[in-house]
Amino acid sequence: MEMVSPSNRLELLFDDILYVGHAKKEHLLMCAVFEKIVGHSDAVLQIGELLLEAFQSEDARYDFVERLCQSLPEANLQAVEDDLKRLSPEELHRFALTGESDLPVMTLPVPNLMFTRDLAAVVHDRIIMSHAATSARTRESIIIHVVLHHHPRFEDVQDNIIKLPKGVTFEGGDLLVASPETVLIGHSERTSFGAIMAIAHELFEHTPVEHVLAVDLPKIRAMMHLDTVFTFASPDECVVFPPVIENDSFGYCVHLTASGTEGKFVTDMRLSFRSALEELLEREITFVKCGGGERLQQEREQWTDGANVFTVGPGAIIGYERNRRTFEGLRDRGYRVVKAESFLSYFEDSDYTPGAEKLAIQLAGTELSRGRGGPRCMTLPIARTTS
Ligand SMILES: NC(=[NH2+])NCCC[C@H](N)C(=O)O
Repeated sequence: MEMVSPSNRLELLFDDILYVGHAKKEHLLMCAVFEKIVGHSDAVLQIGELLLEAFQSEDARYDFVERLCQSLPEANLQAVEDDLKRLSPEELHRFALTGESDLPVMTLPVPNLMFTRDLAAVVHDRIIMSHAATSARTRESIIIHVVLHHHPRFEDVQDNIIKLPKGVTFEGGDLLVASPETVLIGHSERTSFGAIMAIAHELFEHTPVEHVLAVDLPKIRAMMHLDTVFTFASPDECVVFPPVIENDSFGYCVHLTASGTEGKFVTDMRLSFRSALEELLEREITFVKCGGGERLQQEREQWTDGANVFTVGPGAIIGYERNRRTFEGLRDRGYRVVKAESFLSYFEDSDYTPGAEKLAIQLAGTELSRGRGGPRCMTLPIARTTS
């Protein structure tokens, strides 16, 4: 992230230059909250470390270099393909993350790797790998490929990895698991309709998922994924950006179900996302408004990821503190609002019991929030249990 500059920031999908030291501290604080809530120190894995561990295998390094050379032919990395293959695990790791090495070739860094959510999506026992929509994030799709295929931790899931067909694009921030049978996918700036169909096909075939709701989003940067305008706080509460999510109109929400005939879906055009969701989940859902009741504040808080909360455990969600009105809405729903630091010091000498009360944890995140991603974007749950 230290390599994002005023001249390359747009290409790297950053609106601003972050104060990296502070961003790191904020990230560490967020991870400490996750560990406390989950209750063990192995709860949080760091993608950079997983990659370095995977690179201990020569096969992994070769696979990475070959895919990299094929995926970005314009970078002309083929010229140094053999040299790249000879780099040590540490040197290749540095090159993978920063684009720098001692070789006479340079490529862009991958500062968006902190938004691990977009690298893949886990639904039941399947892992859908991303097909990044932009060249700034293409290398991240290769990184997750290498980690999943070569890291010993993922040895047992090889047959469960879903690879999407060529030509479609998909980023994990667009997929939300609403229930064991229902998955929501944004048709966004980053995820193509072809990807939604391919994912629906795979899920219907291999998992208990029976319904996919495709949600059409404005194809704009501020709402690049579904989780920028809609996230679950609990099974019956969501934080939503009303102008987009409560905009009932024709073609905005398409319900896909399997037809029983290979290659065919039953589609059902829904005018209201809320009613489609409530019908599928068989319960009423409360929509907590990101930014409160006023349009201007809704837009301001959506821009700083007010609608992007992450549910760490039953009843415990985390979001950026600056989205004050969003937190007020959560307080009205019975959440106790507490700062991340206070949460950690309160539970310093005792265990946290999930579900004892509804907690909305505030992460200052003044630097992180300038990267256009919130706590949900910065996580990638790799296993789920239903409660
Ligand atoms: N799941 C998300 N909403 N991710 C946010 C990603 C932000 C990142 N800067 C990008 O533009 O790609």
